This record gives sequence, structure tokens and C-alpha cells, in this order.
Amino acid sequence: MNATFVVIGGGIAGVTCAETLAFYQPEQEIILVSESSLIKTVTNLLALTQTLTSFNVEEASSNVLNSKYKNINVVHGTLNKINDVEKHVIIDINIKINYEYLCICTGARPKLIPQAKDNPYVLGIRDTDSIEYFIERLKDSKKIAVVGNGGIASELIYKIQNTDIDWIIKDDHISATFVDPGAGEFFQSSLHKNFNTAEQSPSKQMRYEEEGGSKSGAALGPDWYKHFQIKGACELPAQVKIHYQTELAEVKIDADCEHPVKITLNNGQEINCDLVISATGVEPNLNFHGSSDFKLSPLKEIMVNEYMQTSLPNIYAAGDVCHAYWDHAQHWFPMKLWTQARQMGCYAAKCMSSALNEEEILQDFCFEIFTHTTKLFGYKVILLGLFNGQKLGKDYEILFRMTKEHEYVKLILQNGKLQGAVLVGDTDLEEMCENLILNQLDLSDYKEDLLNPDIDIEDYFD
Ligand SMILES: Cc1cc2nc3c(=O)[nH]c(=O)nc-3n(C[C@H](O)[C@H](O)[C@H](O)COP(=O)(O)OP(=O)(O)OC[C@H]3O[C@@H](n4cnc5c(N)ncnc54)[C@H](O)[C@@H]3O)c2cc1C
Ligand SMILES: NC(=O)C1=CN([C@@H]2O[C@H](COP(=O)(O)OP(=O)(O)OC[C@H]3O[C@@H](n4cnc5c(N)ncnc54)[C@H](OP(=O)(O)O)[C@@H]3O)[C@@H](O)[C@H]2O)C=CC1
Repeated sequence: MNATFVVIGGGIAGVTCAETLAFYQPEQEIILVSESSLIKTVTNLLALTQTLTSFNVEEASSNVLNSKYKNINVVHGTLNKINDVEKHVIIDINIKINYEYLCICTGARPKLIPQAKDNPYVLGIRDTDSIEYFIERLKDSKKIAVVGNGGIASELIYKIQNTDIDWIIKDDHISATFVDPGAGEFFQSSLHKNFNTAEQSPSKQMRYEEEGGSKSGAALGPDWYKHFQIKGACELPAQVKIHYQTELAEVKIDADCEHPVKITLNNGQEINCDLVISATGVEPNLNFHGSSDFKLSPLKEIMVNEYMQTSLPNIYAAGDVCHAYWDHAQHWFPMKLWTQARQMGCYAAKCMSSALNEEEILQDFCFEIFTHTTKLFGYKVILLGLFNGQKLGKDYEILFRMTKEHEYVKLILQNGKLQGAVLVGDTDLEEMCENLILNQLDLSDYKEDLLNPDIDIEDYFD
């Protein structure tokens, strides 16, 4: 087989890359290699500000792409080998595809705690299969432990019903990968709330049926939990006990006990439970031959330059598998998120298309400012720029406003200029904050009024 562009991976980065290529290069052959007959697609894309978008991510049959774009051909299989000299890839054992340009979007997989090795009681969550397996195991569990303090742990703790949870975190506050201790405390009041039953009802269609067994692979995304009922075997609502500044030291199994998993924390405390969830980050999927030739980051991600090019000729990469190895704009930094996987997939396609046309390309504007919108503990959360003072050392000022169970607003200023913002709740401040971060207006004279709820501050800057 031959194609001008070959994209590997049916997650959001790969699908966005293939779709963008189809738009820019309607006459060229594009092959998307997907391990599964299901792919991830973006729907309901909504621009909240100039750079901040919200969208749904849905699983769809790969036939959707074949029928939507006449020049995309989806090949089902697994990348086995790259030959960057002869410019071909081997899919599975014997499917050879010659390419002009190749984009690797093979994503990542859970980086589990070391105690997970050969231990069926320690689970990770990534794709639909893994969440379905977890839910099945949870049905019989009265007590579980969750390790990790990032996105997955924060969402699970809020969503799990009828199971007692021991939450083991390294930090002194919850949800530390996203927010500061103040916001962590703000969220904490939601930990023991009874959940809104409407939100908890799983939607009727959980997933498309996949031909030939499940092999979805691509990561779950925004609001994934809406499709599932995550419920254990306790009669009572979940009780959450947080173990701050602790790590898991040991996991032992005694299948004859009521709670077969005995874990020991590094402070010596012992906990008995039925299951351990390791929500401890991800590692890139470099599960193919030829991958060792790529220049890799210390975390073994494929390094890409400002044009999404890897160290190998005509090979690009995007999404969770790669590391943005360029001089980042002051208010941007990489984080493994849907938004960035989508932006990188789209931009990699533009870069490959420009390379084919021998055109110059300017880096996409989305890499000027970090933006993330999500929902944590039932609240809308918007993170902008250097929202946790990243890159600023200790030399910054914080403006802060909080109304318990309503909103939490934190603005980070340096030399009177806005550098980042955490906006929790319906604050309506995202557009103003984004503009102030991008235009670096000196706010020294407005500081007192910036978060004064009695002043319509946006009028100042119109
Ligand atoms: C539970 C969960 C919730 C999340 N929630 C959010 C959220 O609310 N907001 C947010 O911004 N981000 C969220 N994320 C992160 C986000 O899902 C990822 O950053 C994003 O999906 C990465 O997309 P990707 O295409 O790079 O990788 P993936 O989605 O991992 O896709 C990679 C694809 O490549 C395939 N593949 C792997 N190896 C090969 C091979 N050798 N050959 C062929 N195909 C291969 C895989 O099967 C997979 O389909 C969440 C992640 C998880 C796990
Ligand atoms: N709403 C959203 O935006 C969501 C985003 N996601 C994304 O999905 C991916 C996977 O999520 P997740 O697994 O939560 O990863 P995250 O990277 O978000 O968080 C991992 C957490 O685990 C901790 N950790 C790492 N190793 C250990 C260890 N050995 N023992 C104890 N704690 C450890 C990390 O601490 P430290 O950092 O100190 O090492 C960190 O608190 C991430 O890219 C995340 O951003 C997932 C769900 C929701």
C-alpha cells in the first residue's frame, strides 16, 4: 500500500491529524492506522474564548471517517516496525505501507505503581475496556484505595458511590496536579456531598459495539464518567479518608480475608481493602520497532520540534506520545490533555501539509497560552496561563476571591501583569483573564478593583 500521509493511532491526536490533512490535502492519499474499529471524534466544539474551547469526545466507528473523507483510508492493525530509510511501516506482521510523511500518535498507557506487577488487585484506568473492567470489579467491593492526586483520582473520588475510599496522596492538598491548596480546600466540601442523581444516570448508549472483541485503546475524555454508574457494594454512601503526604510502601494479598488486599503506607499505617486503583500518571506508547532511534525525552516521550518533527526525517509525532521540545512561549507549557492532543494533531497535519507544498509555516497561536477547561468535584474549572505560578519562582503576587461552595478565583500577577488564573465556578472571567495574559497590560493601578464583585471590571478594558 502507498499513501502520501500515514497517521498511526485512532485517539484524538491521530484522528484530528488525519481529518486536518484531509482538509488541507484533499487530493492526497491518507491512511489512518487504528488498532480498533472504533476511533475518537470531537463533537460540539465550542469556542469559549479566543483560545479556550470545550468539546465532547465520542467513540465512533472508523467507517465514519471513510465515508466523510474520500481520501482517508482506515487500516485496522498495530504498527509493528518503522523503516525510516525506505520510508515504510509494517502493520501487524505483513502489511507494508509506504509513506511520504508519517505521524506517530500512539498515545500513552497508565504508569502504574510498581506493586501492580502481576497483581490482579491493582488496576489502572485508560480506555473504555479498562473502565468497564474496573466497574465490574467495583461491584463487589466495599472498600478501595486510590493512589495518585491528579485528574483520574480527583474524578473517581467524586464519582464513586457506595464504596469506602482511602485516598493516598503524596501532597498536602487534594487535586495537586491542577490546583493549589486553597482550591483543594474549596473542593473538599464537595467530597461527601450526595450526588445529583440526574448526572449519575448513565447515558443509554455506553459505547459502540466493536467488531471482533474489544480493543479500543484510546484514552477516555471529558465527562467520560457520565456514561457509567460507578458503584460499589456498600449500602451507605461513600466515605473518603484522605492520607496526606503518604505513599504506598507495600501491597500484600490474602485471598481468605474479608478485604483481601493489605496495604502498608510509608508512615507504617496498614489499610485493608478490596481493590487498589493506581491513578499515577501515564507513560508513552512506544510499542513498535524502530522507536529507539527517535530522540527521546527522559520520560521516554518522542521529542518533537516546533514543527512537530521528530529526529527522524519525514516523521512527525503528536499527542500524549510526544514531548514539545521547543522554546515554549512564556504562558504555555505542555500537559497531557485532550486539548493539547487535539491541537498537536491539527498542527502536525498543517506542518506535514506545508512540508509537502514546500511552504513556510508559523507556529499555531494555541501554543501561546496554556488553557484547560474541565469539571472537578462538580465545579467548572478553567485554568489559564501560569495558573499555579509555574516558571515564576517565588516572585509573584496572588489576588484571590472565594465564596464557599460557589466560586474560587485566583489571579497570579508578576510586575503588575497577569500571568495566570484559576477560575472555579461560573465566574465569567475567562475572556478578560485570557486577554490580560496575552496583552500583558500593566494592572498596577487596577489591582484593588480587579476582583471586586461590585465593579464590572470588563468595562475597564473594553
Ligand atoms: C480517564 C481519563 C480521563 C481523562 N479526562 C480528560 C479530560 O477531562 N480532559 C482532558 O483534557 N484530558 C483528559 N484525559 C487525557 C486525554 O484523554 C489524553 O491526553 C488524550 O486522549 C491523548 O490522546 P492521544 O490521541 O495522544 O492518545 P490516545 O487516546 O492514547 O490514543 C492513542 C491511540 O493509539 C493506539 N495505538 C497505540 N499503539 C499503537 C500501535 N503500535 N499501532 C497502532 N495504534 C496504536 C491506541 O490504541 C490508541 O487508540 C483523560 C484521560 C483519561 C485516561
Ligand atoms: N479533568 C481532566 O483534565 C483530566 C485529565 N486527565 C489526564 O489523564 C492522564 C492520566 O491521569 P492521572 O493518572 O490522574 O495522571 P496525572 O498526571 O494527572 O496525576 C498523577 C498523580 O499520581 C501521582 N503519582 C505518580 N507516581 C506516584 C506513585 N508512585 N505513588 C503515588 N503517587 C504517584 C502524581 O504525583 P507527582 O506529580 O507528585 O508525581 C500525580 O499526583 C493525565 O495526563 C491527566 O492530565 C485524567 C482525568 C481527568
